[in-house]
Amino acid sequence: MVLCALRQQVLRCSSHCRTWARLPQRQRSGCVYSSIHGFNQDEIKEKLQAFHGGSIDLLKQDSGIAVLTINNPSRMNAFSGSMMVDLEERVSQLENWPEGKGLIVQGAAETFCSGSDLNAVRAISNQQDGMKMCMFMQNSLTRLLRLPLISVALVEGRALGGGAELTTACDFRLMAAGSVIQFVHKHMGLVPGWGGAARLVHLVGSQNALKLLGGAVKVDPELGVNIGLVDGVLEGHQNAEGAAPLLQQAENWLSRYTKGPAPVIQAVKKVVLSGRELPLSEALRTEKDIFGTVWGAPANLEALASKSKHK
Ligand SMILES: CC[C@H](C(=O)O)C(=O)SCCNC(=O)CCNC(=O)[C@H](O)C(C)(C)COP(=O)(O)OP(=O)(O)OC[C@H]1O[C@@H](n2cnc3c(N)ncnc32)[C@H](O)[C@@H]1OP(=O)(O)O
Repeated sequence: MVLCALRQQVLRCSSHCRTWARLPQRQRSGCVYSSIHGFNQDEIKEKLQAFHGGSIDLLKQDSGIAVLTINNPSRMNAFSGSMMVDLEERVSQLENWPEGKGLIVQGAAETFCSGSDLNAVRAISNQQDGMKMCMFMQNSLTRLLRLPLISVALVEGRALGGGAELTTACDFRLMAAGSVIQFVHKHMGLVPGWGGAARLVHLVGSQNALKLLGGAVKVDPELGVNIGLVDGVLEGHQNAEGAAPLLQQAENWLSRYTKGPAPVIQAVKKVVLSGRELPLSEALRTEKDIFGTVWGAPANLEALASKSKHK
C-alpha cells in the first residue's frame, strides 16, 4: 500500500495538481505517517505552534528555482515549533508549483541550522510529544525530498543535529569553505529522528554512517566530498572579495541540471526518485508511466522538429 501510494505520488503531474491539492494532506501520500499509524497532524501542529520564533521563508523565482530560507538567526537558525509548522506549509506550496524545477535550501545570516530549538525540545521532552514531533518532521522532510524539484542544501556555517538531518532531505549538498555538518545527536543522548539516519545510510553507506553518527564527527567540505555526502564546495564567504555570493554560486551550480522545460525536469526527478525508492519492477512501471507524460509532449515535439544534434 505504501509503495502504491508512493508510485501515485511520483506519478502525479501538473494536470493532476489541482485535484491533488483538494485532497486532505494525509491522502497526498508523500507522507510516511497518517491516522492509521495513530498520527494526528492537527494535534501536533497546534502543540508546535505554541513554541514560536523565526520563520521558514519561501521565494519562488521566475527561473523555476525556489529558495527556502531557515530564518531564526538569534538562535543560529534553530527550528522553533512554529518553524516546523511553517516548513510543512512551504512544502505544500512547493508540491503545487507546476513551473518549479529546482530548490535551494539555505540558512539566514551565514549559518545553516543548529537543529531543534532546545527551548522547545525541553518543553516537549516527554516521550509521547517527542514521537509526535518526530513523525511530523519525518513527514515534512520525506515530502521535501520527494518534491518533483531538484533540490540542493547550501551549507554555510554549521548544520547541527536536525540541521544535519535537513541537509539529507535534499538531492544534493553544497558546502561553503569553513562550514561543518555534524550529527551531534549522540552528544544529546539521542539518535536522528527526522529520517536523517536512514537517508544518511543511502547517501554514504552504512560504514560511513556509523562513523558519522557514532563519532558525532565534524564533517568539513573535504571529508564530505570524500565520503560522497557533499557534491560541491563553494568558494569563500558570502562577502569574500572576488567570490560570487554563495546563493548565486549555488544557483549557477544547480542551473546546469534545471535548464529546460519544467515538465521535463520534473520528469527527470520523478524517474530518479522512483528508482531510488521503489523495488525494480515497480520502478520500471513507474518510469514507463512518467515516460508517457513527456513522449509526444511539446518539448519532445519541438526537439524532433528542430532536428537537434548532440555534438
Ligand atoms: C539532537 C537532535 C535534535 C533533533 O534532531 O531534533 C536536535 O537538533 S537538538 C539541537 C542540536 N543542536 C545543538 O545542540 C546546538 C547547541 N548550540 C551550540 O552548539 C552553539 O550555540 C552553536 C555551535 C550552534 C553556535 O555557537 P556560537 O558560539 O557561535 O554561538 P552561541 O552559542 O552564542 O549561539 C548564539 C545563540 O543561539 C542559541 N542557540 C544556538 N543553537 C540553538 C538551539 N539549537 N536551540 C536554541 N538556541 C540555540 C544560543 O543559545 C545563543 O543564544 P543566547 O541567548 O545568546 O545564549
